[in-house]
Amino acid sequence: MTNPRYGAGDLGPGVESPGPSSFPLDSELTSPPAEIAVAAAEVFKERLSLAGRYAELLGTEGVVRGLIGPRETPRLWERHLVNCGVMSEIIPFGASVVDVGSGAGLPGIVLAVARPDLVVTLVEPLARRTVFLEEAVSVLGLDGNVTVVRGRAEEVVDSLPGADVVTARAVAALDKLAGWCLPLARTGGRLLALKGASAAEEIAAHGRAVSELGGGEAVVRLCGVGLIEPPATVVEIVKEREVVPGRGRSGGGAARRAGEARGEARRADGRRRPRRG
Ligand SMILES: C[S@@+](CC[C@H](N)C(=O)[O-])C[C@H]1O[C@@H](n2cnc3c(N)ncnc32)[C@H](O)[C@@H]1O
Repeated sequence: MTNPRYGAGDLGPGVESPGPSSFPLDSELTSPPAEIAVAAAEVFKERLSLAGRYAELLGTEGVVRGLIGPRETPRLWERHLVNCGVMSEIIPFGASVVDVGSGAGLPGIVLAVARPDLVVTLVEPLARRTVFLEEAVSVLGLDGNVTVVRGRAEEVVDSLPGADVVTARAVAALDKLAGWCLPLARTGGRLLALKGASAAEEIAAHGRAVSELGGGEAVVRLCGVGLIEPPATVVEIVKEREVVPGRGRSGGGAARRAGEARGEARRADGRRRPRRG
């Protein structure tokens, strides 16, 4: 698992030697399959071996703990690591990134592996997942630039500084996602939602709700063009203005619902304070 370019335990520039791990090894997962090898090398560069270690965690402990379906194992690199990693093309150097609904770390951990310049916060409400995320961050030596926060996006919004970029994959439809994610971005910051073929349809259906929530016009950005086929489809929404919940421009249906969701989260059960990992 050690990159032959670096010494034992050295995973490349910017990566501290990870601590001892109880995670099992599966060396077949540590290298990308031939058909995705060029793209993986381009995305992860000198941190390819670290990406391999993460693939291994997903394919072993991630599967055992029910965070990744066993049928995903053969396509971990293609569908998860590289498909998420190409998003880094449209994230500026040194950006703060909040990944909402990180699950097993997708795309948040992938971005932190590919881009040590990013400051990444993983927001995830389920304890089983945050335990895995914390262990993965430690094993991969990412403690310096990744923080795990347990909570729902609408619960943690008051305790996190506005991010340059908020990412999400497979978390919710665009209107709901915008209601959860835009409040986590600074004004001028962006939501990057990794979507599939539904992207254009979702934009058509939810453009008005996004606008009520302070978002600009949603646009589709293709990432990994010339590297992967098909390229990853990302919906990009710039946060144009702060919306006070319940006071959206047009009567504020979407903004009101988002505000209500935040209020409910606060009242719910004393889980309002996010738990930092
Ligand atoms: C289908 S999983 C996707 C996980 C990961 N993003 C991926 O692509 O594999 C959706 C995740 O969103 C989380 N989630 C659901 N509602 C959320 C909310 N309001 N705030 C933050 N996370 C949420 C769930 O706990 C779950 O881990």
